[in-house]
Amino acid sequence: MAQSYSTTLAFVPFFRRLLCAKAVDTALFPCDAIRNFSIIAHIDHGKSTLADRLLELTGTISKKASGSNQQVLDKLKVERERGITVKAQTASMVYAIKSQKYLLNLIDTPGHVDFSWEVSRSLAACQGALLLVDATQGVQAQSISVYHIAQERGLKIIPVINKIDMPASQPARVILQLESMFGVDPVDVLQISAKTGQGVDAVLRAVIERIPPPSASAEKPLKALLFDSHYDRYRGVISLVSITRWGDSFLFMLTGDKIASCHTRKKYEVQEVGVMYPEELPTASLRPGQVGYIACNMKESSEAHVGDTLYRVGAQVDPMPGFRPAKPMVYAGIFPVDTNDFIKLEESVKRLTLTDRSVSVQRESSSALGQGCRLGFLGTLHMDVFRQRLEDEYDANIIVTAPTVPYKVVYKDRTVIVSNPTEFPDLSDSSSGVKQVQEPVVKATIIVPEDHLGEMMKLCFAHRAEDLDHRYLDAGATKSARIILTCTIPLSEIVTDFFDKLKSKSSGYASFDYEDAGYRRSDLSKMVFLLNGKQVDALALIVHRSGQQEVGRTWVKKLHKVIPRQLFEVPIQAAIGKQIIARETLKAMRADVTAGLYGGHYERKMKHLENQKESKRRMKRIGSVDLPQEAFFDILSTKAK
Ligand SMILES: Nc1nc2c(ncn2[C@@H]2O[C@H](COP(=O)(O)OP(=O)(O)OP(=O)(O)O)[C@@H](O)[C@H]2O)c(=O)[nH]1
Repeated sequence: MAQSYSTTLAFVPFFRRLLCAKAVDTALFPCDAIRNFSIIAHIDHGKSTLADRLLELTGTISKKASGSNQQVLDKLKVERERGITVKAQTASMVYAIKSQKYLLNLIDTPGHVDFSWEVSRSLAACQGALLLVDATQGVQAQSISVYHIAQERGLKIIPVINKIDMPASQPARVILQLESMFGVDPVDVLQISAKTGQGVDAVLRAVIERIPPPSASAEKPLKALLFDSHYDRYRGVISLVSITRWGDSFLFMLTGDKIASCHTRKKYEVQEVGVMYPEELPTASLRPGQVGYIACNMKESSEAHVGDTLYRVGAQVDPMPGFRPAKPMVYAGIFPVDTNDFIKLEESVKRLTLTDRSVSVQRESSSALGQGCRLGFLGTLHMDVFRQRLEDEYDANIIVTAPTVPYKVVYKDRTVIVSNPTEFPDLSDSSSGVKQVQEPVVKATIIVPEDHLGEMMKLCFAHRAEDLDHRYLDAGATKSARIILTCTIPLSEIVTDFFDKLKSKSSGYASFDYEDAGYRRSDLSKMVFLLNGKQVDALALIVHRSGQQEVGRTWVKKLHKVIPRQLFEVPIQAAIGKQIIARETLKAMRADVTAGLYGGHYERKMKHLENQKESKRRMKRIGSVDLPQEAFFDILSTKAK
């Protein structure tokens, strides 16, 4: 079986190359003729549009293909629907200056804070970055964070102001911001319109002239950094690699080469190598300094470790420093709507996490929802995108529980991270042995016009922010100056509706970014909900003392609204430990569905009983209370907002 799989694979590159109209001869590009770069920017500042223009200008895609600004690198359905990039994409281009041809490898990165791990991973394969700033909006919160990530990696940064075709653009003002924030020399700033193409050829020239080529050493054995991967149903795992060293007399990498992984020590035979052009384009080899893909007989998603070093079998190599593992900020349970679908769901999650390595996965079981997975995400948008991808790409029908952050519970002799409210101890029980509880906090950066500063400060205080500080972003601006506001704020406060409130209270002008700032001691407790005295595990919450009453009252009211009346009276309660915080009572109803049908209508009576049986099948039974699946869905989806 395994043999026939790899035999089939061996023929694939040959046929695929025959089918490809375009060809790239990687042998023509020594290190000096290669540039690996990325586009980094705040969300919506135009990265994908610029990528389209670059691909078009270099003839990689036709004008027709990108004519409708279709953003060819945003390949996922979720990206096209939401107009955001969630997954970094790689594309190679060939561009000539004075008859010298260059191979340019572009890595398009996501802009949203939740995907910054993708950004730092992609930058590992680059030597330079275009820092793109919208001429109408200026430097925003995410521009600052991506700039720092690129600077820490020692990349050559080219500042580019985009959207200069717009009437509201203020390039001179943005140049001042770039100068005061990042110490950029104004003469280095390029001004373009990615939409019309104005100035874009200067970007290509700057990439070649200002970004250094990748370095390759002739002494060291060859190594390839695996920086991304995806799964192909027919060819198994496809790994994106950046070839960093070589020294063998062989050309790396060729079909048939034997390679091994530093991480797993497993060996593979290379079945196909190629570049992303922007789709996979098989090439004869992949050479030092180049970025491309490898298909080898890697069958399991779990074998491709992002950050792994691949090397030629027999060589002695030290692994390259891998990537900082992604640190989940938000956890949620994912359960199949039909409990029989768990195995299928687990397999889909496994496949999807191959294209998104920042998601952590554990099994979870709930008395109300059955068997499921507890997943860790980098933020709530990330969680929502993952849910949508499971539904779009794997046809999954799922329930997602409310997001929660990882808390630290400190006992006398150990500290435990709790990312599932059901596992949070009852602190009112003196025998719990808990010394203190800590919650994760983040350092938030908000950029906002001066007029909205008061509202923003109020919002931050309402969300338990501390250490508020602010300063002017536009040095010397006389009107509508912008402020950078920083504070530390509990992560749990921003995973709910903080961002929506921030946008509405600033009329859409505020931009927001955050970074991990460790843990701080906090007065938290577990709130549970009881239906007729029976606890519903999937609904438990961890709340701060200041919000207990309000949260308790709001939730019992919502539950009261969505739970259908039963044959008996049902108390709905919110409790902390043994103390009931809030209560609503669901009145009893008569449910004899056949009561209105008198003798003789046997068929009608049977049909009613059948209907009742079918809806019972879709009920979740919590103690003596029957909860329709839809009600559960309602509760959890309102709760997740
Ligand atoms: N007028 C004008 N609009 C532009 C220009 N560049 C991009 N846009 C528009 O700005 C919007 C955002 O552009 P994208 O290319 O999707 O931005 P992005 O940075 O890739 O967005 P994310 O991937 O979500 O971070 C789109 O509606 C583009 O058409 C430009 O130079 N001029």
